[in-house]
Amino acid sequence: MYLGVDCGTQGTKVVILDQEQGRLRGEGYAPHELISAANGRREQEPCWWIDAFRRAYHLALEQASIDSRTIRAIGVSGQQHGLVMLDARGEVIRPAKLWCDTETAPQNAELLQRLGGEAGSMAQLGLVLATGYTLSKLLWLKEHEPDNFGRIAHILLPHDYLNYWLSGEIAAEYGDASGTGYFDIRSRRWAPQVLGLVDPSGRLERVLPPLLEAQQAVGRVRAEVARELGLNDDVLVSSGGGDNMMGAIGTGNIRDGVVTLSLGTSGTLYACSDRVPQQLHPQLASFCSSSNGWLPLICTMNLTGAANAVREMFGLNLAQFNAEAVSAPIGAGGITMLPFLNGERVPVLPDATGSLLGLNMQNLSAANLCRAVLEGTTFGLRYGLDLLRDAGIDSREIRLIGGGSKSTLWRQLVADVMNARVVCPQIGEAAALGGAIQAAWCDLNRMGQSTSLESLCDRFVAFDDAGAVEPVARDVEAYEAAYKNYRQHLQAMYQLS
Ligand SMILES: Nc1ncnc2c1ncn2[C@@H]1O[C@H](COP(=O)(O)OP(=O)(O)O)[C@@H](O)[C@H]1O
Ligand SMILES: O=C(CO)[C@@H](O)[C@H](O)COP(=O)(O)O
Repeated sequence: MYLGVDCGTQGTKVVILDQEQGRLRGEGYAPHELISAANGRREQEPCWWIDAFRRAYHLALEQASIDSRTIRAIGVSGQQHGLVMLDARGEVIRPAKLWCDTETAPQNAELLQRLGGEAGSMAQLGLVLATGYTLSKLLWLKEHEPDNFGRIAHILLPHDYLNYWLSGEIAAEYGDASGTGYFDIRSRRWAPQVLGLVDPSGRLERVLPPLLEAQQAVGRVRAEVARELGLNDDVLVSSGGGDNMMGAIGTGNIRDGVVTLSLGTSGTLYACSDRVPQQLHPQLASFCSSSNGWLPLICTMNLTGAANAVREMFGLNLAQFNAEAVSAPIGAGGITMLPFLNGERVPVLPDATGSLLGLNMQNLSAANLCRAVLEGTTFGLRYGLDLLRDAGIDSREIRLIGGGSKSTLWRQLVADVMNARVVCPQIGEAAALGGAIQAAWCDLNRMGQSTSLESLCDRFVAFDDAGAVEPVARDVEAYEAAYKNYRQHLQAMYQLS
């Protein structure tokens, strides 16, 4: 048995994969809180992730009804970019600033300038620094909390922190490290000179964790963890990775020519590549994958979070919200929502706020607003998909994952707005499944059974063909008109053509 863990923004999921039977035996979920402020602050206490992991683990174990000592390895996936700071005793210094923290937008702008703008950033890192990446959080800390900054002895990403709690080992791996902004995606090495732009003393270079390859293990579970979770003490903790990197594994996106779209707290779109991406649009992030390749990606910060905000404003549950949105016409009666409730990464609008446009006495209804938020957030992803398409990536079929993919309406909306066939994996928790597959990869190779990641993905990743959604020509046209309105509003308000 292999345990896959995905520490997302809204909650942690755990899956138990039965390698012999080729199926999931149990799944568990526990939510997280979020520290959020109007100035863009988005933080979480790392101990909340551990508590959620514990609860989700016990739920999964109960459902699986297995002996926990049959679990051989654990693979952890985590929300990218978050900054976890440990002191010299290995204690967490303060809450982690997250991928969606836009309070740090001024520090990102400052660092981009110090790097020499987009061209300088591309030259030093192989990607363009964006608000949300880890680097700007370090400068923010130095400026706002110098005492805490002075106490930093280790800097980790969320999944590295879970690995540390599980194994006691401090390490990072290429996939998630590539989203820090202090890592060169081409050489797969830290970029210490970039950290020097935050603190020229060279101190930050010394607090970087060592880097692992995707198939390497961080170590074994700590004795205390093994006792608490009822595990054998030789259970391996694989390198893990960022949730998008692990979502790629969990959707079989480890070969050129596959596109995955995730409707989570963030919206992401990515396609793996076995070559260093060349001359991509600056908004396409050339992250590394956790399958020893690259994973050009676009990310929008406002997705299910924005949909939940509208839903909660009307006091609706998910089923009621979906029913309202379904009852409204395509184009939401002429209402366009620019859903930048928390700034935005793609398009690059970290300081933007949300807008509702085209309201009149006839169209102002709960149903139209519910639809407008689904359309507006999906149009943001279409903006990103066009960048991927311009880079020559074939996206006639999209593998759809994330909480929003459970909505029939949203699946069809994605198919129609992107004019692509949409397929959903049979195992919906793709990032957690990716973690379990990576754990199996690492463990089977430890046992001398040379096993490729490809063969494991072929075995465990399957799609629900009966549930595939095709674009409907008439609706594609209607959404195209609504998307045109969205682009015109973007142009008028932000001069974005
Ligand atoms: N049936 C559904 N219809 C619409 N949205 C849904 C449905 N089920 C879940 N969601 C959305 O998915 C969100 C959680 O997505 P998830 O991918 O788990 O987020 P994260 O990984 O960022 O924590 C929920 O808050 C909710 O908005
Ligand atoms: O910042 C990014 C990708 O660059 C986000 O995709 C985070 O990794 C958060 O993921 P979810 O919580 O939406 O799964």
